[in-house]
Amino acid sequence: MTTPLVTPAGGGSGSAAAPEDVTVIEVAGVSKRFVIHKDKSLKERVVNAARSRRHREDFWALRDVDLSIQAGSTVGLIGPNGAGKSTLLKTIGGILQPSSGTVRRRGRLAALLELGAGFHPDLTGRENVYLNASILGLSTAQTDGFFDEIVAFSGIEEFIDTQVKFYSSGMYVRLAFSVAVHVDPDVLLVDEVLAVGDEPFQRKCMDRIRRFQADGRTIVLVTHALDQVVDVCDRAVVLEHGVIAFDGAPADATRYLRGEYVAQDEANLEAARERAAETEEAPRTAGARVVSVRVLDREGYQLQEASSGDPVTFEVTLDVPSRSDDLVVGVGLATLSGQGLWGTNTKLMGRRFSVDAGRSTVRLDVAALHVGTGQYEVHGAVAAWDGPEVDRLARGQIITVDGPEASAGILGIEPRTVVVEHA
Ligand SMILES: Nc1ncnc2c1ncn2[C@@H]1O[C@H](COP(=O)(O)OP(=O)(O)OP(=O)(O)O)[C@@H](O)[C@H]1O
Repeated sequence: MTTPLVTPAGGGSGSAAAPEDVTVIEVAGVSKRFVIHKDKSLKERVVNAARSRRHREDFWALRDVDLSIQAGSTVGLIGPNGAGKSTLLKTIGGILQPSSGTVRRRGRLAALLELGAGFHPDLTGRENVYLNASILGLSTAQTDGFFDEIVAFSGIEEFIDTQVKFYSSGMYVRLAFSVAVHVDPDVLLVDEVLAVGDEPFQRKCMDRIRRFQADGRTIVLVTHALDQVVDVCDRAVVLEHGVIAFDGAPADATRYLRGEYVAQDEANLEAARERAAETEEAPRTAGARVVSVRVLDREGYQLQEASSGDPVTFEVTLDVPSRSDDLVVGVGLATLSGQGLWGTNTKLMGRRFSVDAGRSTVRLDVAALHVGTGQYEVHGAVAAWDGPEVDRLARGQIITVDGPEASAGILGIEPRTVVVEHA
C-alpha cells in the first residue's frame, strides 16, 4: 500500500496560516515499539523446531515522548542514527501508529518522508501526482490546476511519464518534495531525504521552506545538518535512544548534541587506545594526550579577548608516554554551537618534530586572526603522522573577538571604501 504524501489530518483549510499561539501538533506520552524477528541459526532452528522458528524481541524506538508544536514554528529534530527521529516524524504524520500515547494534529499536513514512501513504484510520476492528490480528496480538476507547477518545480518534466521505479533517488525526491509543497499544507514534515537532491535543488527546497516560514506555516525537519538547523529552525529537539534529551534554542541544542558526539568520540578513542595498548604493535603515539590548548599574544600571555587581525599563538600542551617523532599537533576554531571554522596542524605546516616522554608544549603562530565579532571555541588535537587522531580537547578555551566594526558575520573582513558612480 502506498503512503499518502499528504494527509488531510484534521481537515484544515490548507491555506490560511494559523495564529502563533495555536498548537498544531500535540504528541502526548507517545511510545513506539517494534517487534524484531531474529532468525536463529540453522542448528537452533532444527533443534527447537517444535517450539518456535523465530526469536522475537521488542524494541522501543520511542519512549513516552511529549512534544507540543506551535503554529508558525520551524522545529528541527536532531540526534544520532537510530535515535527515533524518523519514527517520531512518521508518528506525527499519522503514517505510524504509536504503541501508546496520542498524537493530535490540526490543519492540512504534507509529509516528505523516507525514499520509497508516498509513491507507487509501478505508476508513472504523473499518475502518482494524481493518486496522491486524490488520496487528499482533491478532484482531478483541482489537481490539473497545480500539476504544471509541480512538474516545473521538480525539474523532471522529461520523466514525468516514466514509472517511478525507474527514478533515481534524486528524481524521486524532486517530485515528492514538489508535490508536498504545492498542495498548500499548513504543516510540512520533511525527513532528511532532501539530502539526496543535488545542491541546486536543495537550495531551491530551502528557499521554498523559507517562504513557508514567512507565510507562518509550521515545519518539522529531521536532519543531520546541524548548521542548517541553527540557520533555519527556531527550535530544535534532540532525540537520544527514543527520548527527548534536549529541547530548546537551535544553537543550544546543536551544542548539546555536538558535546554528546565529542563524548562518544572520546569514548571511541579511549576504546581504541585500550585495544592498541593490548596489542604488541601499539603505536608509540597511542597514549598521547592533549592537556590544554591556549591562545597567547606574542609575549606569551594568554588572551581571553583579541581583536580581529591580531597576531596570535596557539599553544598545545601534551603528555606523551614515550619519546616520539611521529606526532602531528593540530589546533582549530569553532563557533560556540560547534561549527568548525578553521584548523591547521604541524603536518599541514610541513613541520616534523620529536618530543620526549612526559609533558611538552607545541606553539603554532598565526599571522592574523581574521574572525568577526563573537566568541569562538579553540580546540587542540594530537594524531599519529600517518595514522588516526589519538586525542582531542574540544573546548580548550573560549576566546572573545572584537571584529571589524563595519562588518557582520564570522569572517573578520574589513571593508574599506564605498564608491558610488552615477551613470
Ligand atoms: N519498521 C521497523 N521495524 C523494526 N525496527 C525499526 C523499524 N523502523 C525503525 N526501527 C528501529 O527504530 C530505531 C529508530 O529508528 P529511526 O529510523 O526512527 O531513527 P533515526 O533517528 O531516524 O535514525 P537515522 O538518523 O539513522 O535516520 C532504530 O533502531 C531502527 O532500527
